[in-house]
Amino acid sequence: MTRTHPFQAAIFDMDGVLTRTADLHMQAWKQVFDDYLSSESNQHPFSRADYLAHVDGKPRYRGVEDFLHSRRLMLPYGQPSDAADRDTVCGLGNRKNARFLELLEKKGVAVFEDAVAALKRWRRGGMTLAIITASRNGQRILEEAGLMDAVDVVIDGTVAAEQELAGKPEIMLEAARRLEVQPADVVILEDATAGVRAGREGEFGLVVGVSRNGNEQELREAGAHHIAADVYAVSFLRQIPNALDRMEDLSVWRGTRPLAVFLDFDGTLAEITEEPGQAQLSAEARSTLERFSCPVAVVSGRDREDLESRVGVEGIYYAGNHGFDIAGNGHRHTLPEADDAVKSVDHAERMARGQVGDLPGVIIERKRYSLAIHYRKVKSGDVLEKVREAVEDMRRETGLRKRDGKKVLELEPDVDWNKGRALQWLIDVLPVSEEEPPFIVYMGDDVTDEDAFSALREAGPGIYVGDGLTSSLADYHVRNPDEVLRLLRELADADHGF
Ligand SMILES: O=P(O)(O)OC[C@H]1O[C@H](O[C@H]2O[C@H](CO)[C@@H](O)[C@H](O)[C@H]2O)[C@H](O)[C@@H](O)[C@@H]1O
Repeated sequence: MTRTHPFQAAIFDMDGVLTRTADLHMQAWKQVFDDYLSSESNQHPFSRADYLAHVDGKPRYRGVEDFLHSRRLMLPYGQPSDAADRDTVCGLGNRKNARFLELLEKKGVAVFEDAVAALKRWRRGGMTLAIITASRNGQRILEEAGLMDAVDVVIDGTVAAEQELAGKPEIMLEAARRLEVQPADVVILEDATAGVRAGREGEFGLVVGVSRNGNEQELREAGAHHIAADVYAVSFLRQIPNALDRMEDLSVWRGTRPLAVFLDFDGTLAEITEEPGQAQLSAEARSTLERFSCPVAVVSGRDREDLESRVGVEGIYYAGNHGFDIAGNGHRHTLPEADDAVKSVDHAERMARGQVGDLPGVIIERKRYSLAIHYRKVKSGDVLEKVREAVEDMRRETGLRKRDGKKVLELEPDVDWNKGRALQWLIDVLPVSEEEPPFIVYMGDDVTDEDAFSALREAGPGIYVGDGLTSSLADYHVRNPDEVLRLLRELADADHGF
């Protein structure tokens, strides 16, 4: 499978994708709107949800109009030359800009390193690049961030106004025209729902929703083809085939090598649920696992005992805590360094309960060797920000390592061990001879499974559970746990054991 990127050009939205200016915009809007709303009756303060729904990614005056409209408020439009203290749409927009420039002056421009790294990698790979923004301060911000020369085309709100472009997708289409590429050959990177919608409207080849604030659901609903929390990973995107269409590749072991099936649990064997305690293995999946006569291992971030009780199949291997705790068929493995770190996990747990335990939507899951802070049910961006800050505090104070998972932040011992190392340990204890190395099929959906895909090398195929357009190191994909089950059934049918 070639790993070259299938697109010729990339267009980066600026605020929130490349530069960390979205927070400054949010603060400036909040100051201005809260001040204005305080003179109106029955109005609650401007929130992050208001910002994301009505203002983010839009030209300044349109943002004012759309937000006022959402609150059933009307102001005369006025003129772009209106003084910042005038209560007109333009006056409010100009007031916001003045606040924004003050904040910019005070705090400076920070960039997202993952996006800058992607930009550089794509450029080295021969792609052409543009940065676009509805902000009239775009050029100034990019100059301050040292990014003006990193791309071929920049279109900001000032250029857009000069060219009479009415916002996105017109700005995106103009960027593609200047890059001399067709929209179908372009990747769009956007963090705002309005930008994602515009990318789809412009019929761009791949519209990536960059979810830095846990808003992946909204971005998906707005039509994003792909969701990414890490822009650098997008530069590795490639299309991998569905394993169910390639059963002949997955049957090469028959007659020559013993089979072994390794699986992740959440999101692979079991559907993702709102709360960790709700995840279950279906009776069909359980009975299919029981049909295998070859070795089977479930490798999960969960506590091993929790995993064993949810899977409930005897005679297989269980690796819990991302591989820190393995047991099965008379074998047992834990790491002394992980045992030494239990006190640090205790400390992190106390900090987590004290700092974020009572915040709405946060679920803390204590495991023997790690601590998971779940935010799937968190609705507010501010709460999410507090969770991220608290986890960063815990990491610094305890020396534990931080991991990102699906709507979860985890802290675990900072030792050279992961699902990949666990997979290697399991391969070594499998009852097979060295002359007959097992053919391992590994299925997983999360970032932690990438260590296992990477460790597999020649041992067998990695199967990613999710979209086929992915930056996963796996060789094939299946779309969801239902397709995992279909694949397991086919493998169980073919399994003749050792
Ligand atoms: O390695 P895995 O088996 O995939 O375990 C990874 C984490 O899975 C669990 O959390 C995830 O699944 C929950 C239930 O579907 C979901 O609510 C949560 O948002 C997901 O992150 C588990 O609770 C964690 O301990 C595992 O590390």
